[in-house]
Parts: sequence; structure tokens; C-alpha cells
Amino acid sequence: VEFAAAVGSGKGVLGDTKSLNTESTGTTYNMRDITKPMYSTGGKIETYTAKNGTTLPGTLLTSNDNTWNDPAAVDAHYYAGVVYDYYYNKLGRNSFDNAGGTMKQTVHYSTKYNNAFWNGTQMVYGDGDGTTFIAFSGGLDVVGHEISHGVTERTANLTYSYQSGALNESWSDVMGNLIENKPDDLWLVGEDIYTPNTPGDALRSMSNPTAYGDPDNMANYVNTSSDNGGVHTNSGIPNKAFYNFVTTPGVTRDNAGKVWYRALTQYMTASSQFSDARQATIQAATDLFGANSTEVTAVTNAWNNVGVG
Ligand SMILES: CCC(=O)Oc1c(C)cccc1C(=O)O
Ligand SMILES: [Ca+2]
Ligand SMILES: [Zn+2]
Repeated sequence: VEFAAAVGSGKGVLGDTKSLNTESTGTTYNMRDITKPMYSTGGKIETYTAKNGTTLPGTLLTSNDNTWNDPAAVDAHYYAGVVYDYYYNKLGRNSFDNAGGTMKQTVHYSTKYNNAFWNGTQMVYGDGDGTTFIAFSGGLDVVGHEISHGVTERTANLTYSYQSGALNESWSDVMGNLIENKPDDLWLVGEDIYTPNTPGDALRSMSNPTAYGDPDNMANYVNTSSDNGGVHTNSGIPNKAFYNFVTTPGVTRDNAGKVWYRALTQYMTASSQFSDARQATIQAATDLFGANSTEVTAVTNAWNNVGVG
């Protein structure tokens, strides 16, 4: 039987209704998006549920009427499509592996699980405990962050500890920010899924890392062994460098993304340190816009401002 692309709908984690790309089998519907360019080589976006267990990928979500009542799954599916589109349309990357690999995500992983992660082949989202976090797929910057861990793993493969780990984290925050592109709280990370009872807070701030206790200058680099050498804290320094760069007059968000992506995929390696990231972004900006471009001047000043010379 020929399966066909269909459009269903469902409410997301924050109660908003979204249209979903699904697959009709003729009698039922699968949460499977077969509309992306990667489908020409068999690539799809598929969403599964772990039913609060830890077996992956779990069970592919189905519906008998193409109306979907699992908010975490609705957002995971829809936002994965948004992330695919950004990488394909803005950066020319065809899925996380640049080979049209099927993007799989599993929601309802474990119980009250306050985390989301890329496990090397797929995305995994916890539901949160309902107080510190709600379902992790409910934040587009979070979904972009997590899938970008997959991109990083397949490219520079930045070792997830100390400075290279902080770069790994920062590049995920940057891509999540570019993909979410939310004007009202542009620079907050994870605001949609963090502490539902405390409006206006977030996991991190890229414009003002110190507001959340994270450094925004090399002079305040946190020397610690916890959290793999402070990867979620010291990311404030490259995050602030990106903020400086992208907010420089004449630098567009799209062009800033092109510079950061080219640096990651062409110049950075597993052991890259902050100074190597500075050099990689300067070289990428030079490649793309010329040695005397606004972008080269801006990115150089951006790193100088955070004390990375
Ligand atoms: C922006 C998403 C994020 O940082 O998620 C994590 C959380 C909440 C805990 C531990 C690790 C991560 C991660 O994805 O790095
Ligand atoms: Ca955000
Ligand atoms: Zn991360």
C-alpha cells in the first residue's frame, strides 16, 4: 500500500495548535514527516514515545484521525521540522549527518526526567518534573540545541569537557537561538520549558550570562571539575562573543549563523580551545565576506571583548 503525506494537527506543550506533517497508511496515521528534501533518499522525521520507560526508540506514535493529543510529541515533531528547515535552507546541511539521515526523537523518556539529550543517533526528551522543567520538546531553542549536539558530534566533535565542551555547549545555544529567533526574549535559553511557575527566567542568558551566574569574560573562567569542567557555565564566554558579533550593526543573523557554522564544520576540531574558536570564526568570516569585511572586524572585536585573544 502506498503511504501518503498528510497534514494533521495537535496542541503543543504550551497549548498552541500546530499543523503536523504526518503519514497516512490509508487506515491510520503515523507521526512521520515524509515531506522534507531528504525523503528523496529515504530520510524522514519520526516521533516515538518511550511511555515513561527507557527503551529507545520506543513506539512510533499513531493516530486514527490525524488529530494528535500528545503535546510533547506534537512539539518534538514540529520543532524537529523547523530545525531541519533551518539547517537545509540557511546552511545547506541535509539533516544532522548532512546525508539526509532520518531524524528520530523519543518523548516521555523515563519519569520526571529533567533532561534532554542526543544519544548519537536520535533525540531523547524527558517530561521534566513539572516544577523545574516541563516537557523539554516544548522549547524550540532547546530542540535546536539538542539536535545541534548531533551536528557537532558529526563535524568538529568537540570533546564534551572543559573549554572544548563549553564550545560544544555554546554552539548548541547559538544554533538554538538562531533557529528560535524569538523577538520578545531573544537571548534567553530554555525559557519556555524552565520553571513554569516563575515567569521570565531561563536556564541561561546569551546577552547577559552573569545574570544567571555564568561568566562573560575569560578573566572569570570557572575552573571546576563539576559538570564536565563547567561546560554549561563557561559557555557564557563564547555565547557572549556570539551576542557581541550578531548585534554589531551590519551583521545579519543569517550571516552570523553562516560564520559560526563554517567555523564549526571547516576549522574546529575535538580539542579546540576558546582561542581556536576565535581563530576559526575569524577565518570563516574572512572566507565568506573578505579580510576587510564588517564581519571580520566585528567577530575580532567580539572575542576581544570577552577576553579571548
Ligand atoms: C538548552 C538545553 C539544555 O541545556 O539542556 C540540558 C539540561 C537542561 C541539563 C543537562 C544537559 C543539557 C544539554 O542539552 O546540554
Ligand atoms: Ca529562547
Ligand atoms: Zn547541551
